[in-house]
Amino acid sequence: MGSSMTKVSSYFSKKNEIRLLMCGLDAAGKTTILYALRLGEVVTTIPTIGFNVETITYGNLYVTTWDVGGRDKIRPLWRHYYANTSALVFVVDSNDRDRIDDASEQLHLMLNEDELKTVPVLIFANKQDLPNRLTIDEMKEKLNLSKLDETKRKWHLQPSSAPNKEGLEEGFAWIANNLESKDDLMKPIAETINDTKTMKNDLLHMWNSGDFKKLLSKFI
Ligand SMILES: Nc1nc2c(ncn2[C@@H]2O[C@H](COP(=O)(O)OP(=O)(O)OP(=O)(O)O)[C@@H](O)[C@H]2O)c(=O)[nH]1
Ligand SMILES: [Mg+2]
Repeated sequence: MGSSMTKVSSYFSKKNEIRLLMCGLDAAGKTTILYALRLGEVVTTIPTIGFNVETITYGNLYVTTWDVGGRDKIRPLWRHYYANTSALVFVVDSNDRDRIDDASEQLHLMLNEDELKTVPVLIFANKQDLPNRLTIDEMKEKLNLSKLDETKRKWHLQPSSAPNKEGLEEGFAWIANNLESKDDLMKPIAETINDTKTMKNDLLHMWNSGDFKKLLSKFI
């Protein structure tokens, strides 16, 4: 990679912070995904308002996660975390047929929040490795994704198996490509690509590599 990578890093460090909110019912696989990213220490906190929040930070990338089941009373308190959310990641257990309707309801309740009305949403159809899983087509139908207005919000349903790290990279790459302010964020990168052929090759190498740190360094 050599000196051109150093130059790329200096461009990335000028980018705005990226905040991803990762939610889903309990046991959907959120924590497993956080660890699979291997970006840094996963920090668990229980704020005084009483729900578990996990976070990782990696440079200017912040990922915050909590479960959205039950306890409707604390729902208004989540708004504290909505500000400046760049993208929502919603994790669903494809194997949990009993609670797929609940997951769908919680997803749409979140998507209806004013602060989240236009943010891109990535939905992981997780646990696709299990034999009793719903297929992607079934997930799309059960989660009522066809009712989302694609002119107002970008969304993507991504099959995944978190412990096997399958589908995760594809999912986060989709986010990187669909952030609302992507043009602003990517502009310095585009300029750099034009600057030197060497740098272009380095970026392509990063993009194609399976390394999450390199991939997600596109964010920061
Ligand atoms: N087979 C399979 N198991 C998974 C997958 N993802 C997570 N699990 C398992 O599901 C269980 C719950 O995963 P967690 O990552 O703890 O789920 P969570 O969403 O963080 O749950 P809460 O913290 O309770 O909200 C664990 O035993 C994981 O190993 C998957 O894709 N396939
Ligand atoms: Mg968890």
